[in-house]
Formats: sequence, structure tokens, C-alpha cells
Amino acid sequence: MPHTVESVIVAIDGPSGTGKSSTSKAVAAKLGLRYLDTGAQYRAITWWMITNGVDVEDAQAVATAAGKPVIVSGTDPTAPTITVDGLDASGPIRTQEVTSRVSAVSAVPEVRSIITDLQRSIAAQAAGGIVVEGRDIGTTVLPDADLKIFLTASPEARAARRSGELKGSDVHATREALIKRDAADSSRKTSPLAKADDAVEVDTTELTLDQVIECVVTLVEEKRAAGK
Ligand SMILES: Nc1ncnc2c1ncn2[C@@H]1O[C@H](COP(=O)(O)OP(=O)(O)O)[C@@H](O)[C@H]1O
Ligand SMILES: Nc1ccn([C@@H]2O[C@H](COP(=O)(O)OP(=O)(O)O)[C@@H](O)[C@H]2O)c(=O)n1
Repeated sequence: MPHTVESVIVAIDGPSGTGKSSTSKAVAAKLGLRYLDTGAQYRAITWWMITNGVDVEDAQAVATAAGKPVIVSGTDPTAPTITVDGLDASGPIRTQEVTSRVSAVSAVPEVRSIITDLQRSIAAQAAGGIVVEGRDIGTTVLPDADLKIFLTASPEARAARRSGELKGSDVHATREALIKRDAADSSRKTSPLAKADDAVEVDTTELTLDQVIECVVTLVEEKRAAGK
């Protein structure tokens, strides 16, 4: 396949509520790139485990079932989609139940291996380039990405953003749940949440979403201008 000048792979990692999804979608739309939400894939496999009666705390049972669900991600940044066995999973993967169980499922090495292969094949098919967001994209999934960004923000800012989305939720409970999930994601053995050595860290606590988007767009354009 010919290598176009526009083709660029951007990895955006960081904990929950730092702005990965909003930033990645907007940057991809502005630059004409595809977009992949890898968290949605881990949520989708978790939803499948729950609805198929697999005990998500039983790592062996999760590992045995990991290859069964067929997960398909649509990568248009203006209308991303996710299906499991042909069913639209975009609503059910955002429930509190899935959110509270996803870290147990995503820690299972067999799950990570299957989902990582899927992510690499989606990135390889995105001829014009792609923005991939998650926890381990820069370190593990796409270590040769042209640009790696690691977004951070204070737990207070992240909890306020998240509880703004979940109407009626308690900001303190949201903060505790975020901290617990970060700790689980950062301490697992297989490809934990971590900043790659060559990632650019952007603290979004005091930035508006538009400022973060502008910052990442500028970094991509600088990479392109430098011939990557
Ligand atoms: N810099 C920012 N300032 C204020 N709110 C933000 C900022 N970035 C994102 N948000 C909002 O915070 C919420 C979580 O953002 P999201 O992109 O889903 O984060 P992540 O994908 O890292 O979990 C969304 O409602 C989003 O609009
Ligand atoms: N590359 C990734 C992306 C997500 N995940 C897992 O998937 C969960 C959900 O990710 P997400 O991006 O949807 O989370 P939020 O930022 O929306 O809260 C995380 O808490 C991780 O357990 C992962 O292990 N590796």
C-alpha cells in the first residue's frame, strides 16, 4: 500500500476523565483521520461476559470465554459505533455495572491479547491514519505511533467532569470510583495504564477542551511538517 503524506498514527492514553475520547474524536475529525475508542472494546467484552453469565472475578472463566464475542468497532470520528455479535452495544457498555467490572476483565492476559490484536488490525487498515485512545496504546499496542500523548488531570477535575455527565451522581462517590479504577488499571501485570517514555504529557486540569484539542492538533501538524 502506498504511504500517503497524510497518514499518521496518534496514540492518546491517560486515566478516566482526562478528556481522551472528546479530544481524540475532535482531533480525528479535524484532521480527516479515523478514530478508535479501545476502552469501548474492553467495555464490550465485559458486557458480553455479564450477559452470558461468566463470573468476571473468575480470571480463568474470563480467559476461557475471551475468544467467543465478536466485537466490531466503527471508526468514523463523527459517528463511532460498537457491536458485539452484531448487536449495538453503545448504550449497555456505559452502565455503572460495566464500569465497575471492566478493570477485572481487562486485567486478564487472554482478553488483552485478543483485543490488542484487533486494535492493531484496525490501525493497520486505516490507510489515511488514525487516532487511537486508551491506556496502553503508546506503550504496548502501537509502540511505533508517530505521536504519543498522555493526558492527565487532577482527580477533582476528572470527578467533576464525569459527574457532570452522569446526572444526579455524587461527585465524591464518582471520585472514589475513579481512583479505585485507576489503581486497578495501573497495577495490573499485563500492559498497565502508563505513560510511554516518548509520550508528550498534557495536564488538562486548567485547560478547556478546545485548548487541549488545539494543542494536540498543533503537535500532529508539527510531526507532519517534520516528515514524522
Ligand atoms: N479540558 C476539559 N475541560 C472540561 N471538561 C472536559 C475537558 N476535557 C473533557 N471534558 C469533559 O469531561 C468529560 C469526560 O471526557 P472524556 O473525553 O470522556 O474523557 P476520557 O475519555 O478520558 O474518560 C466529558 O463530558 C467531556 O466533555
Ligand atoms: N487501552 C485500554 C483501554 C481501556 N482499558 C480498560 O477499559 C476500561 C474502560 O476504559 P474507558 O476508556 O472506556 O474508560 P473511561 O475513560 O470512559 O472511564 C478501563 O478502566 C480499563 O480497565 C484498558 O485496559 N486498556
